[in-house]
Amino acid sequence: MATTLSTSVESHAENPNTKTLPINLPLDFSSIQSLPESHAWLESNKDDQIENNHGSSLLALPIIDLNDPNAMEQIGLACEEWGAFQLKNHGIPKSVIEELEVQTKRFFDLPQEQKKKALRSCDYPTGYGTVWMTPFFQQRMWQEGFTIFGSSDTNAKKIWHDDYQSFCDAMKKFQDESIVLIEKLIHLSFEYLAISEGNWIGANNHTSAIQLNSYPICPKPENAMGIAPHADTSIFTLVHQSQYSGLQFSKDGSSWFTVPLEPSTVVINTGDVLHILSNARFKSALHRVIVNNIKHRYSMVVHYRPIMDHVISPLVQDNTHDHCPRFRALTFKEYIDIKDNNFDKALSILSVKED
Ligand SMILES: O=C(O)CCC(=O)C(=O)O
Ligand SMILES: [Fe+2]
Repeated sequence: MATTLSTSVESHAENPNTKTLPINLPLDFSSIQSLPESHAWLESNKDDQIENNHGSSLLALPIIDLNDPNAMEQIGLACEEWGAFQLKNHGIPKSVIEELEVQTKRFFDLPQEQKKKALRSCDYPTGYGTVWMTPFFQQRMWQEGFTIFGSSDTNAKKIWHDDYQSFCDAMKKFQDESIVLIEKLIHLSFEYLAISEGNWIGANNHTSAIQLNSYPICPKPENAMGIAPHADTSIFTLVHQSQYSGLQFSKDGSSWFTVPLEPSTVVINTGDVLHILSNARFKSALHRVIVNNIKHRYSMVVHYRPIMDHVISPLVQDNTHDHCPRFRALTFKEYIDIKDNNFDKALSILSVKED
């Protein structure tokens, strides 16, 4: 089983600002009136914001209709340009999303004492806790999460004792529907890249994790950070944003596009593994989350990844692009270890240097 979504917490150097708050424990937001120093980011929102002129602007993240006959081409282009897109007619039933929202809110609305019964630890990396990348930053993020690898039963039982089944069912349905969708997207993107699917879709070579995120109303959002800039380790990640926008993507690391809250769409982004499989043709999408002082925001995320001993290496073999593999082959477990220790430098460590 995977450790965390990407990293373990052992390597964290102690941060003087957050000494009193264990690295895996979110702030108890219910008792906070002002932004604590530990959560104050000097430059969180100061970068350029790209206008959200979606629909007409070339700068906007594409909205793709999965029923469009040109969907394959559009998905491929979006993955090359942004590593992300919004998807409509994705096939996940509205009722599944609605129940997912109810159950997610039900969990995060609990008093922190209750949520702590399922606190994540280094040995048991599922459950309630801070976002996986917390150890890499001096400041804490304005976020609390719940991570599910496999089934949520064990953790849900710790919290609710009897009344846990509706939570587990909602998570399972969302996960199952998301996997069906993501496998369609893998099929389409491999077709775009002219990769034979036999190279990837093996019987049991993938796994998925759910990450529920809660971003409470923040007293000083301009100095807070929901989740700091990062790329996911996944092949594809699916995000449902609930109540408020806040997810942002960047092509250059300095200007950020806020993904609008579009009803009936999900956000899809590429991760490091697809970047490697595509021999760097597809981006590994750089993204972050900003917070607000208007509405409590939630997001429900599925990370679709290889299993730990699956060997990943570039699969692109077309003539229009560089034949040379840009990354060395390695198991997903080895990749996770590299990311654990090097965060945003992981891909460059794997790069095969050209002579
Ligand atoms: O909250 C979001 O919209 C995205 C969260 C995210 O990037 C993650 O969980 O990896
Ligand atoms: Fe992410």
